Amino acid sequence: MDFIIGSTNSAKLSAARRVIALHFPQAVIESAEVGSGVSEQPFGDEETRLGALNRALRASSLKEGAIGIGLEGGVRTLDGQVYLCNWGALKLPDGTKFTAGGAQIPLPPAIAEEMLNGKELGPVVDHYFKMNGIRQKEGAMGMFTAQAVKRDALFEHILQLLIGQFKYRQMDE
Ligand SMILES: O=P(O)(O)OP(=O)(O)OP(=O)(O)OC[C@H]1O[C@@H](n2cnc3c(O)ncnc32)[C@H](O)[C@@H]1O
Ligand SMILES: [Mg+2]
Repeated sequence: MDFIIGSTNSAKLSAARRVIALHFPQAVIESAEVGSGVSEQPFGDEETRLGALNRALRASSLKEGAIGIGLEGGVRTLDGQVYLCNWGALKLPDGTKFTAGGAQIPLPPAIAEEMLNGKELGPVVDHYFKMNGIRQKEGAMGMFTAQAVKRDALFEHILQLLIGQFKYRQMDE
């Protein structure tokens, strides 16, 4: 089994590698920078999910027979608040697609305002905490949960949901 993850972000890659290796110890796992085909800062579940799907499709098309994985982070509004949202997609060589959403928390008002003004979350969070490259490490989720749930753990859960759906389908075959 050959997996290609459509990103070079270390939080995404470490999560994907751990979960795939757990379920498929023989799997070959590669990664590639592929475009998401959506805005740099996706807004809303639909756009964020589409970014994940586009990445999975593009990753799987890089090699004959490869399974593509796409992970995408975004924000969405709900009841007047701006929430972190994350989506994942898995595309099989036969064209089957699986999708899964991650856990969501509201962002503090100061961050929410920046997002509503069209800013990108990565730099906004780095500036807020006076740090660099938070998106590659604990992410906004880690920072705003006192490190209780870091960005890789969030993506690990999404990967479990994707691989779990894939395995459930295999049980049927
Ligand atoms: O290299 P890629 O795979 O593109 O990884 P990324 O960190 O840019 O992540 P996304 O493109 O999936 O996220 C879209 C935008 O949202 C930001 N973002 C999403 N989740 C975040 C988080 O938990 N912490 C910081 N920034 C986040 C990120 O910086 C991007 O500007
Ligand atoms: Mg990005």
